[in-house]
Amino acid sequence: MKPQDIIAGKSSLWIFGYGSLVWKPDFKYKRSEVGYIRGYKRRFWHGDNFHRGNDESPGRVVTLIEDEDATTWGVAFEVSGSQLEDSLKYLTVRETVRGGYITKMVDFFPDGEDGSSVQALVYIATADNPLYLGPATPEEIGAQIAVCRGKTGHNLEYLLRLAEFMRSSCPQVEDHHLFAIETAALTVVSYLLAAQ
Ligand SMILES: N[C@@H](CCC(=O)N[C@@H](CS)C(=O)NCC(=O)O)C(=O)O
Repeated sequence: MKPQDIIAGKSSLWIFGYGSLVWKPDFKYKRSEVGYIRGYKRRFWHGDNFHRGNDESPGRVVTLIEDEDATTWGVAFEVSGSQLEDSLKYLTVRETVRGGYITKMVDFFPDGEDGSSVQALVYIATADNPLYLGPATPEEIGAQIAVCRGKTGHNLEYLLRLAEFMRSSCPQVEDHHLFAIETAALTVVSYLLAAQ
């Protein structure tokens, strides 16, 4: 969907973040809510040759994989007025042009509400994306993250800030995939530091 199609006729829009957006939205918004979406699991299966890696050593960042039994927790940001066009213009470059993500609309369930939901825009990298890396073990993913860096910073920062968000804002959620990769990456970092 093109940004102009997304905002057509809308005075406000919710944007759901589940990766770097949860800790670094970098666009102006009216309010934010921690919550979840259903039918997707978060996986470090997308490559990144700009923000957290390069062409020779692509980093690993998250995307969403369809799984009807899964939920993914993150943060939704409501943008309104001029924030609508500004945020989408910014995210088109950050997410789509540089990250290869496409946009979809999903139902977002704010935490603690009565089970009600709102429609939210989400950026997803699909398997047909040239940057898509696909499944790997937590040890393989952790080792890749431990040594990659790109124009925005180290891939390890991307991982640790997401893990920190989940522990502080979603303590009730046990994200085995995320925390296994965090453990693996920190193990590699400790070996590298010990070998110095
Ligand atoms: N679309 C996901 C993932 C977003 C994401 O991590 N995108 C990368 C692009 S490859 C990014 O913005 N990276 C910025 C950074 O690493 O600081 C989200 O909603 O948070």
